[in-house]
Formats: sequence, C-alpha cells, structure tokens
Amino acid sequence: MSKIVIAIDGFSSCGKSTLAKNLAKKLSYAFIDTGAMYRAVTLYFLRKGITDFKGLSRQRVIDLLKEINIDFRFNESKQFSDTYLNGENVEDEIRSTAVNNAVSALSQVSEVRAQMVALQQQLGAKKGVVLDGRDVGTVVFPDAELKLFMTADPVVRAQRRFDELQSKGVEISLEEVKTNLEQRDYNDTHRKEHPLVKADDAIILDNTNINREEQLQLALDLALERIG
Ligand SMILES: Nc1ncnc2c1ncn2[C@@H]1O[C@H](COP(=O)(O)OP(=O)(O)O)[C@@H](O)[C@H]1O
Ligand SMILES: Nc1ccn([C@@H]2O[C@H](COP(=O)(O)OP(=O)(O)O)[C@@H](O)[C@H]2O)c(=O)n1
Repeated sequence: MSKIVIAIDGFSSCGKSTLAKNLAKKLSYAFIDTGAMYRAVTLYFLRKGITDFKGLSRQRVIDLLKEINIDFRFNESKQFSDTYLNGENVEDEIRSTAVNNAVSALSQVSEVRAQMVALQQQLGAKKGVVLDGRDVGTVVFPDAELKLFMTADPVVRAQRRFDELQSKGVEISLEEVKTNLEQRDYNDTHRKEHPLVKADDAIILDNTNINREEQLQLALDLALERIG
C-alpha cells in the first residue's frame, strides 16, 4: 500500500486535531499537530518573560529558537502522542489561556514560521503522515495527496472548546473562549506570511452537524481512495 500525506487545515476548534489523530490511528500513520509546535514555542518565549514579539530583533528570535527542541512522544495510557518541549511534557500547559492569547501573535514571526515549517517537512518527509494546522496544504506540503479544509459554525466551535476546557477544570467563560477564537481566526487569516486560506484543491469539511465518527468515516474513505 502506498503512503500518502494528509493535510488538514482550518479554523480554530473545529475538530482538526480530533480528526487528524483518529485518522492517523486508523491508517497506522504518524500524527503531527503543527499547532502544538507553535504553542510550544510560544510557551518557551512566555517563560522567558517575552510578551512583545514584535519588538524582538530577528537575531534574538533566531537565538531563542536554537534553544528549543520540540518532539512528540506516545502516551500509552492516552493512546495518543504528547508534545515535549526540551524534554518536558507540556501537553497541558500549551493549551493554557496564556498560550491561547499569545500564540497567534508569535506565529506571525517569520523566523518562527520558517523553523516550524522546516521541522514539519522533515517529520513528514517519509509520508504516511497526517498533519493538522493552518498552512499544511498550502505551504508545508502543497503536494499532499489529500487536503481537507475544516470549518464549523463559530458558535458551535466556541461551545466545543468551552466544554473541553470546562472538563479540564479551566476557569474561563464562554465569552472569553469566543473572543479568543475570533481573534486568532482573524490574525491567522490576515497575517502576511502563510495565512490560513483554503488550498484550491482542498475538500471542505463542515462538521457543524457531523459527529466525530461521521467525520472520521468521511475522511477515511477519501484517504483510502487515494492510497489505492
Ligand atoms: N464532529 C465533532 N462534533 C462535536 N465535537 C467535536 C467534533 N470534532 C471535534 N470535537 C470536539 O471539539 C473540540 C475541538 O476539537 P479539536 O480537534 O481540538 O479542534 P482543532 O484541532 O480544530 O482546534 C474538542 O473538544 C473535540 O473533542
Ligand atoms: N500550521 C499552523 C498551526 C497553528 N498555527 C498557529 O497556532 C495557533 C494554535 O493552533 P492550534 O491548531 O493548536 O489551535 P486550535 O485550533 O487547537 O485552537 C493558531 O491559532 C495559529 O496562530 C499556525 O500559525 N500555523
């Protein structure tokens, strides 16, 4: 069976990672959460006390990036991979409100994008991989054999993310979640470099009224058609 690259891009909180990780599991493919990588870099900068990303010199960003190592390690109990930053499991911390509020600003920094894209291309070079993010089908793997562009009603997306955070015990209001999603979607679609945009050959998957199993089946059918 041939191995392909599957790129899943789209707006925040519409189920990209959920679909990508389950699809990867079904196909015995690797799953790469590109958003987790931008989140890990953001966490590192925040821990250094850096919040004004625009004020950083190019060289300072390059130097800081040299100090960062990101990898994914399989978590047996969850049966999914966790994100590691310099050897530390940061899977929960990268989903914090502080990171949510800073990540789309740091993701606009050119040097950060260049390094993340290079790392993602390296991780997916052997194919047999599902990546989710914002620019996977347009920039990271423009030749991906299957590209999905996910979307869902913004009210539904905010509610889903709110429910998820509530279940983790995070204290946040639905309004705050909604504002963060709107802000990030705006930043991500309007940035100069690698903006979130549907690739011409991407298939739109609106999961407002589709459950996790249905979206998985839809994507699996499309993937198997291409794998042959
Ligand atoms: N089809 C769906 N129906 C309902 N909830 C979903 C669906 N797909 C994902 N979710 C839930 O929505 C939330 C956001 O999903 P996630 O995969 O993290 O989105 P993204 O990666 O696009 O930000 C999670 O709590 C997830 O369990
Ligand atoms: N390929 C990617 C993935 C994420 N990102 C940035 O990282 C942020 C977090 O991505 P994410 O996929 O974890 O976000 P959610 O969709 O889970 O909310 C996004 O809002 C983007 O600013 C990016 O710029 N390019």
